[in-house]
Amino acid sequence: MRAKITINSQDYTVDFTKPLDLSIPIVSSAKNPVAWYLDAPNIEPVKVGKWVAAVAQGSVVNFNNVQFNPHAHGTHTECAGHITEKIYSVNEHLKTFMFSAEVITLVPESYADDLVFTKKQAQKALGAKRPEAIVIRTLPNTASKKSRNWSHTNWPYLLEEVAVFFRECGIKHLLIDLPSIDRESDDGVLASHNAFWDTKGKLRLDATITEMIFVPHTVKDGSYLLNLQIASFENDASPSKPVLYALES
Ligand SMILES: N[C@@H](CC(=O)c1ccccc1NC=O)C(=O)O
Repeated sequence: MRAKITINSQDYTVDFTKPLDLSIPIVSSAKNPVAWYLDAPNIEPVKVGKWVAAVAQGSVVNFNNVQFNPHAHGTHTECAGHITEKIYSVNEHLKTFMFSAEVITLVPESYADDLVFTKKQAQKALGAKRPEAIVIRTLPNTASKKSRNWSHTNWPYLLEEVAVFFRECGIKHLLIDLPSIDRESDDGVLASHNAFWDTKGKLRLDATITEMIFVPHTVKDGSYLLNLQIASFENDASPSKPVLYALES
């Protein structure tokens, strides 16, 4: 299926048979990525007495319980409710699902004992583009991102000035291939989350942050159509499935 779409008065064609899936699948093993000091997610058959809900074990159906944490176990999308006292649900606040998006690649820079991304880098990568969503691929971009135990790794993070810059550019949806846009351990400051959602100004309830994506090398930097889908959890965050489509002009 192909569609003709118009973004900011520019006409493009999109081929829906060529999705570029940025989500990391959730698997029930230590091969699943994990952050925030949790154990692996668990997917296992319901057991009641001698009944094990697996066809391979005599049941007529496979019927699994799934235990996971959206923030810790893979690709997830969160709204401001992640850091506000009042509970806001991402399912209540993400109501449209197609966005103009720009994929950029950033190389972290040394900053004291940390690795960070700066406003200068973000400005250079974004140029004059003003998309609704920014998709950040960080280097190195090894497949280990799909199975890594991130706990205690002090991953690279966005300086607050980057989150302010994206907010001021009008970007509503920020996607990144790390467990958080903020420092792993920051005494609860979450400077970039607070800046992007503007918690000290006018709370941006329609803005989302998606973490733990994986952007394959084959997806080149540039402009795309983004389909950002979540599972309908009434929660601050939900597992999500961001999918890009090339824009053919
Ligand atoms: N950086 C925060 C911790 C933090 O962000 C966090 C801690 C536990 C579970 C999830 C967290 N953040 C993101 O989902 C801190 O050091 O207090």
